[in-house]
Amino acid sequence: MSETRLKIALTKGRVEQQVLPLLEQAGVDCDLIRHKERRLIFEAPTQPYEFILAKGPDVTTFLERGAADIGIVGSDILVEHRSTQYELLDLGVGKCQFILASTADFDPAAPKRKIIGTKYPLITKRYFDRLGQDVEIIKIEGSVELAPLTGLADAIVDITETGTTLRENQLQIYDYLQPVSTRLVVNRLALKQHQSAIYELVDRLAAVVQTDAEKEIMQ
Ligand SMILES: Nc1ncnc2c1ncn2[C@@H]1O[C@H](COP(=O)(O)OP(=O)(O)OP(=O)(O)O)[C@@H](O)[C@H]1O
Ligand SMILES: O=P(O)(O)OC[C@H]1O[C@H](OP(=O)(O)OP(=O)(O)O)[C@H](O)[C@@H]1O
Repeated sequence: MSETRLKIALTKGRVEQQVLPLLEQAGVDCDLIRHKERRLIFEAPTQPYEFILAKGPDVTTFLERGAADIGIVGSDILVEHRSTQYELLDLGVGKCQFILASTADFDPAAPKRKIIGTKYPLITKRYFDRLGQDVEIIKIEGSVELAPLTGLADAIVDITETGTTLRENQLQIYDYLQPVSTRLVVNRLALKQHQSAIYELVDRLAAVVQTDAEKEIMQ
């Protein structure tokens, strides 16, 4: 019988940087990824894993189409892209918050129809639907903070971690929507086919994931 090789789609960038130490503590050899230069696919030579490095939204596409067995991606992306994949583990990294933010003169209670800039139109729409407000949503691909500063939008829905970007651009938080963290998700068919290999990796990762309480004790 041939050995199971798990295809793992890992979000490149911030998530990759925070997840590599966890994978290493769980015994996964990440040397090739650390020295990858422009390569995007890595076969771990001594281990049954193949890593695919992709943008977060594409990680969900690889999983949905069965081109990857496991995905490592932010919960922001999973919610925004209506992912129906099975979530097995909160990796406790990539932690940030969805917020409503704007300049100091923004009035959230003003009766006019608001214009909201965001990378996350679905999450934004759901938030304002819950408030019973009809808003105009402008999709922005990055540097979302520019929107209220330039008059493109009245406010933004974005994620913040340290608050530095908001502070340095004189923006303030008007509401907190939901927390975000990096999740390990799995294609349902892959879970049926490779159950023991997937759970073996998940158990090893779960053993090195620190809870918030543990992180506080370590500080
Ligand atoms: N400030 C932040 N702090 C912590 N986690 C964040 C922060 N911003 C984003 N994330 C998490 O990291 C994921 C990817 O972020 P990253 O900034 O690497 O990629 P990106 O948003 O595609 O940006 P870029 O296009 O600049 O590469 C997000 O989906 C989210 O889960
Ligand atoms: O609260 P902070 O720690 O300052 O982090 C917040 C920033 O991080 C994210 O942007 P990212 O760095 O992904 O760049 P982007 O604007 O290109 O999306 C987010 O969109 C904020 O701009």
